[in-house]
Parts: sequence; structure tokens; C-alpha cells
Amino acid sequence: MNTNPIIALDFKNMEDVLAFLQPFDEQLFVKIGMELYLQNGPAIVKEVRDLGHDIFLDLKLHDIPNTVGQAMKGLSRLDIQMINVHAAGGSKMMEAALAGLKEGGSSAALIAVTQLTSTSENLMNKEQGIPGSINDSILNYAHVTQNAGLAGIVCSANESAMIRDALGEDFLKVTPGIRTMDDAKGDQVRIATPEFARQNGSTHIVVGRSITQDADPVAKYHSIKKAWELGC
Ligand SMILES: O=c1ccn([C@@H]2O[C@H](COP(=O)(O)O)[C@@H](O)[C@H]2O)c(=O)[nH]1
Repeated sequence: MNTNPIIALDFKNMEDVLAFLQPFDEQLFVKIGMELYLQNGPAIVKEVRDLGHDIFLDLKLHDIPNTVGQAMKGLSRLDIQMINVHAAGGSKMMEAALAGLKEGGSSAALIAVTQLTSTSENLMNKEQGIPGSINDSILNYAHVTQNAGLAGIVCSANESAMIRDALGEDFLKVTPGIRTMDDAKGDQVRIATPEFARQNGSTHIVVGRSITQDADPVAKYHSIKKAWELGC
């Protein structure tokens, strides 16, 4: 699987996507999330794929098993490399998602969000009503996800070593919340640098505003890619 940094294409339409992608002269791994997909529909996935880029479709499905399974079957028609659900939907929902994806003939890696990188332990305890440490919650969701047969999880890079030690190198640890030292944290809580993500066992990093809002996105992408590849 492509392990290049995954660029989050958090734009409102294809015009903005094209303006962003135009200066890049290489094949990228990009993420299409709710902002772009919900305002433009499935056609946007084909348009980006036709440009030659690999795609992580970050829709974070979370509903009853039958609904998620049927939705995944529909999404399996899209030529994508990675897709996700929320682990909080439970093992039956994740199994239905996987079955739907496979029935539709897709070989995309199915992964599950554990705790969003914008979630703090305090928020989890008080608003989700989950007691204990956020690491315990993430580890629990990761075990449930692996037992349901999925390829990996979304977590922050801070938790990647814990997940690797418990669930192995091959289980995907896809980590957003990536920031360089001079980046604004914004709404993210559990952040890490690309080099730390590499050292701590992430298999993929997801990078949005650090690249997309930079004055020179191509140069920023290459500096993040280098830090990620070298781990220093
Ligand atoms: O836990 C999660 C799951 C998904 N995301 C997504 O990743 C990018 C991060 O964007 P930045 O601009 O680098 O903060 C964004 O599309 C999120 O929807 C996440 O951040 N955390």
C-alpha cells in the first residue's frame, strides 16, 4: 500500500481541488472527507482518481449494521484505496461494513476511527461518559476493530506504539493531527510531528491544513514527506 503522507483535500469543490493539485507533478495519496464528498457527491471521487491519485474516502460511517453494510456496498463501486467507519458503531456494524465492501468487489482497506484526534481525555470522560484513560479506550476500540477483521484504525501518532505493541506492525495506524513545530494546533488536541509519527510506529500520516494552508504547499508537502520518511 502507498505510504506517502495522505493530504486531506478539505475543500468545497473540484475547482479548489484542481487549483491546489495543479502545481504537484507526482502521484499523491489524498483524502476526500465529508466537506468535499457531501457537497459534490460520488462524482468527485472519480474526478480525483482520474487524475491518478490514490484515495482515502474518509466518511466515518456510523449507523446500524444493516445501513452501514448497504452503504458500503454502494461505496464499493468507487475506485478507492482506503475507507473508514467509527469503531463506536460496534463489531457487528464493522463486520457488516466489511461484508458490504467485499460483496461489492472492493479491495479498499477498511479502517475504524477510535477516538478523534480532536478529543481530549477530559471530553471523553465528561461528554462521552467513558471513564478511564483515553489510551485504554483507544486500545479497546483497536482490539474490537481487529477482531472484526478490519485492516487498522485511525488514532493519533501518540498512540501508535501502544497499538503496534499490542496488535502488530501490519495493523494500520493511520494518524491525523499532524503538525510541524511552527503550525497552529487549531481544533486538534492529540497532535504530533511527522518525524515523531514515524518513530512511534504510525503506518500512515494524514496532513491537511499544514500543507493546504501553507504559502507553498508543494514545498511543505516535500518537507513533511522527507521528515516522515527519515523519521528525523
Ligand atoms: O481523528 C481524526 C479523524 C479524521 N481527521 C481528519 O483528518 C484531517 C486533518 O486535518 P488537519 O487540517 O491536518 O487538522 C481532517 O480532514 C479531519 O477530518 C482528523 O483530523 N482526526
